[in-house]
Formats: sequence, structure tokens, C-alpha cells
Amino acid sequence: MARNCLTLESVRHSLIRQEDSIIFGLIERAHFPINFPTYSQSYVSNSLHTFSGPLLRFVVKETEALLAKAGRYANPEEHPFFPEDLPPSVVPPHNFEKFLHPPAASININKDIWDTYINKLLQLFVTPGDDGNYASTAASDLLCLQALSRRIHYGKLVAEVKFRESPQEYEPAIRAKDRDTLMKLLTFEKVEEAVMKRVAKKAMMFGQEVTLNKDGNDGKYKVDPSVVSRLYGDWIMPLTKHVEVEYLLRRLD
Ligand SMILES: O=C(O)C(=O)C[C@]1(C(=O)O)C=C[C@@H](O)C=C1
Repeated sequence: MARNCLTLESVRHSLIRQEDSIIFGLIERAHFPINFPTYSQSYVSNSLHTFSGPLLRFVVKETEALLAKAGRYANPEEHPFFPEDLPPSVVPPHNFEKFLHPPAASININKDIWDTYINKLLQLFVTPGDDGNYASTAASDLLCLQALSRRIHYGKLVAEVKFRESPQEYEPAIRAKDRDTLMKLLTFEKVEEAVMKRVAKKAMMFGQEVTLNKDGNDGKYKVDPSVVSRLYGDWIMPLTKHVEVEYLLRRLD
């Protein structure tokens, strides 16, 4: 859909679709135990001294460098975790429609997303242990981080649509830099409740063992549906709303 035709219904529809990518990402990651060395400061240090630090950082940084050359970050819906020193794109530029308000478009909270994912979320949906599959673990973390980042930063589009639909409602709070009022204005509790129920249901459907005999999967899922619901309620939606508030605060700049 052309950006300028976006409505609250269509951006919500995109958020619903993105739930699938996030839940599949979580299921893939939950296939491995925590594998702490993936995040250890000292795991990667090679004799060439080309890189040192956590393996996950290495994998994300190198992947982003490659994707930047392929033009990924020219798309306003994509946000790199390591925006410093990205190489230029080698592909012809695409004329992405400018839908966001330019002074607010550059918000990037990937640092918070990274810290939250590593320090809070992972422990909730992966088992303890170490199976040595650190590179595969980092590759599945990368997919989760990208899906989460895309969803959370989608809050910019949601905020823009809300602002365009009723600017008079938002302008006084933006001028007063009143974060609490903005947060109240953009919060729809009923929608949040529906999101939490739907993601739990999707986690049940996507995460069940599919067999050819009649036995059910004994209520066992690849990722706990109640945890998925909690990840959304406690972190994913609050971070999305944080992006919405930050965006609106710059909407009249
Ligand atoms: O649907 C909206 O209105 C949004 O702003 C998105 C979202 C979410 O993150 O899913 C965030 C805030 C609302 O309270 C409801 C849902």
C-alpha cells in the first residue's frame, strides 16, 4: 500500500503480520539453549585482531555491513544496530516514499532493544545450557533482533498515522512536551489485550509438534505461549509506545 494511504487499520494489520516473524524467530532461537559464550566479551579474539568482543556483536555487525551494501538501510523501516561506519550502498537508489516527518524519522532505539533482548528476554524463553552451537545461536538471535527492531520502530508509522488522523488532539501535549498525556492519548488498552491473546494463540499454533498420528502434543509448545504474551505486554508494546511518544515529541519540529 502506498504510504500516503496508510490508516490506523492498515498499520495495525502490518503489526499483526509481523507477529508471525517474531514468533517464528523466538521458536528458532528456543531450539538452542542459552549458549552464554555467544555473548561473552572474550569469546572472539583472533590472531589477526580483526575483531574482538561478543560473537553476536560480530555476526550482527558484519551482516549489517553486507546488508548496507545491498541497500537495506535506505528503507526507512529498517534500522541498523551498528549505524556507525556502515559502508555505502552499491545498488541503485530506490525512491522510498517519504511518509514520516523528517526531524522525527531518525529515531533509533536499537541500543535499548539490544540490551532488553540480551539481558531480559532471552532468559525467559530459552533453556539453560551449552550445546556449542554458538554461530547458529547468533544467527537466530540476529533474526529475532531484526524482527523486534522492525516492529518496535514501526511505532513511528503508527504515531504518524495517529497524528494525521487527529492533529488537534495531539498538538497541545506535543507543545507542552507532556509525555504522560501523549502516552495516554496513544494507548488503546483493548487493542493491547487483543494483541496479547492473539500472540499466545499464534505461539500455540506455530509451536506445536505436528505428527501424523492422532496423539496431541500434550500441551507442549516450542516456546511457552504465556511467555510470548508476556514479552509483548511487558516489553514489545511498551517499547513501541516509547517510539511513538519520542516520535510525536518531534512531530512539530
Ligand atoms: O495499535 C495501536 O494503536 C498501537 O499504537 C500499537 C500498540 C502495540 O504496540 O501493539 C501500542 C499501543 C496501543 O495501546 C495499542 C497497540
